Amino acid sequence: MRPPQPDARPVALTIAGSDSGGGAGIQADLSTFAAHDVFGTSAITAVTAQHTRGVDSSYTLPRSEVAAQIDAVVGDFDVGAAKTGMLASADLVSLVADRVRDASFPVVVDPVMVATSGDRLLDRDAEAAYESLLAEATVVTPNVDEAAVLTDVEITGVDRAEDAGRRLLETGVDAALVKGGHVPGETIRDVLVAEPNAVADRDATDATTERAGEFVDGAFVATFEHERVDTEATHGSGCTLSAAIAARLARGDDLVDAVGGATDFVARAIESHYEVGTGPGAVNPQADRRTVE
Ligand SMILES: Cc1ncc(COP(=O)(O)O)c(N)n1
Repeated sequence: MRPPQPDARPVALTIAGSDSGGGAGIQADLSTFAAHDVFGTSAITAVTAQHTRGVDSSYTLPRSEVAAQIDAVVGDFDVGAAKTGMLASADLVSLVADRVRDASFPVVVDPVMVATSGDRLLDRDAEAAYESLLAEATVVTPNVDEAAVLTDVEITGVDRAEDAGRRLLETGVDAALVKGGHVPGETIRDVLVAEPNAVADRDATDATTERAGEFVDGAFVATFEHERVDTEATHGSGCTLSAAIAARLARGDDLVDAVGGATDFVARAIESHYEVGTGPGAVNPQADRRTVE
């Protein structure tokens, strides 16, 4: 066997569901990895029959097949970072927790529960299983509804988002990004709360640092703000965000730059959304690409 190439491009792994409609899931993740010039690998957890209006049906793959895909990738590639998306069942959540335990690469967990369309993508009894996965993860990226399920903190503003982030740290995850897209308002605020050792290289007191945050009561807290784009075409935004964080971590960004850069990337993906299908459309992870002549 040829040894891994030392100058090879970074590799990222997505463990997520397939969206036949192409806007979210594995399809959005691989597009996002490619946009970051990161080689994308995948372990598919479920196959959804989906379009821009919703999910018609979903088939969860057997645990052994998901395990085989993860093992095939991790056993061959020098994985620089992984992300998880739709994990469908408690069984798959615990499988993934097992497989990433003591992983040598960072793991981004997007706790996908309900699609933008309102369709459930995770069995209800799987919500509790997330605790075991969070204990192994680098950063978890819930929207406010998912954060409420995972912590019992109802989110009404930035302070509550920070509270929920702090609660999430108690599970053992290194950092939590509580996304503000579902909170009404002109400005979207995504709040990162991290264990100090997860941002050890960062001098938070240096206000000239581009992504400055603050150490408050034993945690690093940073808020990323974007003007809301007036569109319903946000299908795929959460998948794109967590994939962009993983891609940036695989490229060697520190956690705060990876998260901050990924929130900017998603803002551009929403700005240049696709109006496809008869529903609200989808984000465009290729927003930065020049148009092919
Ligand atoms: C396979 C799969 N994974 C994730 C999502 C969530 O994406 P969204 O919340 O944008 O609908 C989805 N709809 N389908």
